[in-house]
Amino acid sequence: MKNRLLVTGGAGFIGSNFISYMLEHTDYYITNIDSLTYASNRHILDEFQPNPRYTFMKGDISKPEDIAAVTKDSYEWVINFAAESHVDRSIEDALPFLQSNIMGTYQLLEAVRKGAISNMIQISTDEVYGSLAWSDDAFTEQTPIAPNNPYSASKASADLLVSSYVNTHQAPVIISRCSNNFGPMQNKEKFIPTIILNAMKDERIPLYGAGTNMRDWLYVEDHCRAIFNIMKNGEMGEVYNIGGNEELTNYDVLNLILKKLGKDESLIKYVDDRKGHDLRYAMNYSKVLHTLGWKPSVSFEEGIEKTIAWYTSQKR
Ligand SMILES: NC(=O)c1ccc[n+]([C@@H]2O[C@H](COP(=O)([O-])OP(=O)(O)OC[C@H]3O[C@@H](n4cnc5c(N)ncnc54)[C@H](O)[C@@H]3O)[C@@H](O)[C@H]2O)c1
Ligand SMILES: Cc1cn([C@H]2C[C@H](O)[C@@H](COP(=O)(O)OP(=O)(O)O[C@H]3O[C@H](C)C(=O)[C@H](O)[C@H]3O)O2)c(=O)[nH]c1=O
Repeated sequence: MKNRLLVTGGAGFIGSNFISYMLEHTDYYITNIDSLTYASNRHILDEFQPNPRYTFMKGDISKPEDIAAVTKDSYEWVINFAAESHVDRSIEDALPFLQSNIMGTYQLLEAVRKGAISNMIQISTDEVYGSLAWSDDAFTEQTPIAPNNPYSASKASADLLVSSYVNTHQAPVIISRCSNNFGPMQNKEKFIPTIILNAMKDERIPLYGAGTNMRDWLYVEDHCRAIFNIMKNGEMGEVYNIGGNEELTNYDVLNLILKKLGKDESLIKYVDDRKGHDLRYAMNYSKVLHTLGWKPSVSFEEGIEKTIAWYTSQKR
């Protein structure tokens, strides 16, 4: 049981980067449970498979029978990445978000409560805090939860369920809330892959509204390192904000990537705004800085260069 790690959603963007990180930097035995939705990277599973410390199970975390099957083994940790993650899809159809993000978290909490899993990290998001005005201070762990779209409402619901299990059952669970990630293996529906992949083909890139919405970007490997720091030194029942200290407007992100690719602004296509589009996210991560000694190590520009190199290598 000790040294056994259950990763949910490990075929997705952040989960697959986390498995790579943990196989390289630790000696954990890792089981990956993933239902292999459209968002999964099947080729990465073939890359992990030869590693004797890695096991894959196709399964849906919201199904009790799949959780029962995977918890025939016991685990020191579960890190719950599995989720429907794309805001635009949640606006079209919220139901899969409620099923995977809320019911899936519930099933894992039950497995923790029953003792099959000793510790859990719930991978949450800065979106649960809602949106900031230009003059607001960055979100802290004390900022009230105020989600604005069905995706963030489902993640906030899961967080509240976690807090209720911590309070009621003293469940050993930590919540980490991170800002926008970018890097290798992100699904092409998200903004940064859309920019890179469209620009590489000289196709127009949709920019929602005026392009002035702002996000705080973090290179995915830094997020993985933050989660490992939380596993090592985090306190049960606590919430930890993780951020990149790289607040940029969507226009600035697009413009920087176009420049890196040697393309011009004629590729930008202003389109209708996202419904209920959150204006700005920014994370105050002083708690992880001061209690765990974590801070971002990859600048936005450096991370974008690595990300472009990865997408370019995939196209060959
Ligand atoms: N991408 C970001 O910028 C970001 C930022 C902060 C937090 N998060 C959170 O991090 C986690 C991972 O995000 P991502 O961007 O890697 O997502 P993703 O959409 O790339 O991957 C999600 C993975 O989960 C799997 N999955 C979905 N529902 C499942 C279910 N019911 N059972 C088993 N597997 C299921 C999918 O097949 C996929 O492989 C999510 O919980 C998300 O809310 C993401
Ligand atoms: C896809 C797309 C997006 N955008 C805008 C919309 C946002 O203001 C910004 C980033 O959009 P994206 O969908 O990549 O990410 P967010 O909606 O901020 O959400 C992401 O970051 C949080 C933290 C999570 O928790 C989500 O899981 C993750 O998907 O670019 C465009 O202008 N054009 C486009 O084609």
